[in-house]
Amino acid sequence: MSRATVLGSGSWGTAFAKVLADAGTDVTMWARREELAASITDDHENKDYLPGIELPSSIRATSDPVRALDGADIVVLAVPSQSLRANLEAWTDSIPPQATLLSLAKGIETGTLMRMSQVISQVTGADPSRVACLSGPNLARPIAEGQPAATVIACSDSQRALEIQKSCATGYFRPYTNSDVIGAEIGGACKNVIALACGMAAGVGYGENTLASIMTRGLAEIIRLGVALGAKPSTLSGLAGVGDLVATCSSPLSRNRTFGERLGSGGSLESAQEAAHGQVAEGVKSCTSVRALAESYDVEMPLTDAVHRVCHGGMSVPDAVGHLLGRRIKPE
Ligand SMILES: NC(=O)c1ccc[n+]([C@@H]2O[C@H](COP(=O)([O-])OP(=O)(O)OC[C@H]3O[C@@H](n4cnc5c(N)ncnc54)[C@H](O)[C@@H]3O)[C@@H](O)[C@H]2O)c1
Ligand SMILES: O=P(O)(O)OC[C@H](O)CO
Repeated sequence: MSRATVLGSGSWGTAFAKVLADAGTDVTMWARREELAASITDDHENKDYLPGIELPSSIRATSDPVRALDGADIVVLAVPSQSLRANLEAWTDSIPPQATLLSLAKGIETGTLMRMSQVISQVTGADPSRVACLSGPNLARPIAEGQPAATVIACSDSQRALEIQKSCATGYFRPYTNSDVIGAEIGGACKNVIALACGMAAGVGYGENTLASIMTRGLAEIIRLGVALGAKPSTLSGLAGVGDLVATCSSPLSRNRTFGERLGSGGSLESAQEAAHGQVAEGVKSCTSVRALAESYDVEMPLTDAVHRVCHGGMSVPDAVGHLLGRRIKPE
């Protein structure tokens, strides 16, 4: 039986810990607050992030990262992207030297413009072959409820990808392996930005034609960036690309889509942030880093640029729509 440590007890860390335990993996979770750790271990519930979901009684949780990491084969990193570096700096010395490091985070680091697997290798010194990413249409609550879904485990080392696949395959969760880490990470980070755009459009009152146009043209710009960085187009037309884009852009459960909707219906960035109650909408920060990454590769990402202008440039949603539709007309 493999042993997994899930670092981060938010919505996805908790839902994925349940998937691992349901697949027969031995799971320890780390939570920032001891009372949350105690409620996971003793009450088998994460009342703050997944209230009403019964967790397997085999899952233990602690607020001590050293205890949590002891003997781990798989270290699952389930904290928000922009906090990963600082958290990892504190954890690195306790990570077992042969463990596989699996990132669940979907973002691009601001400032460095690094993907999460790059941050992980840089901070821990782990060879990139030890670093994997999991990405796909995986909204946390429906998965915790046991609704069927599929995902992608991307790792350049196929043996490690297979080990992770085995550790989390259940009757309701179907992981596929893929060697394209760049594609999986770019798909996961960029779809959050496009989901913000879809939310903004829905908030204004636009319907399915508009949303489908944003998703499709959003995919086009994600593929342009991914290919420039070395991703395979097939990854972006798979679960970690189209699959996640459709789920996130369409679901009222998506934090990114909901955040965009609040902006589209006239809310300010501050009020949308307040309404999120500390839950992270990764696209709000990643729109800046994705846009900068695209610029540095001379890739055009007009939707990402528009989201950035609304979130950080003071542009209104109607003005951003006008700006997008006023662009030069061209072939598809
Ligand atoms: N929620 C989902 O449905 C879902 C699904 C797939 C991927 N993801 C990705 O997984 C990552 C984690 O998301 P989540 O939904 O579990 O987030 P969340 O906001 O629900 O929880 C974040 C967790 O990280 C911890 N944390 C540690 N350091 C932190 C810091 N400095 N700032 C904020 N939180 C800190 C929090 O205590 C909390 O336990 C994100 O990158 C997200 O995009 C989320
Ligand atoms: O709630 P969101 O917008 O962070 O999206 C959650 C997942 O990434 C969907 O796969």
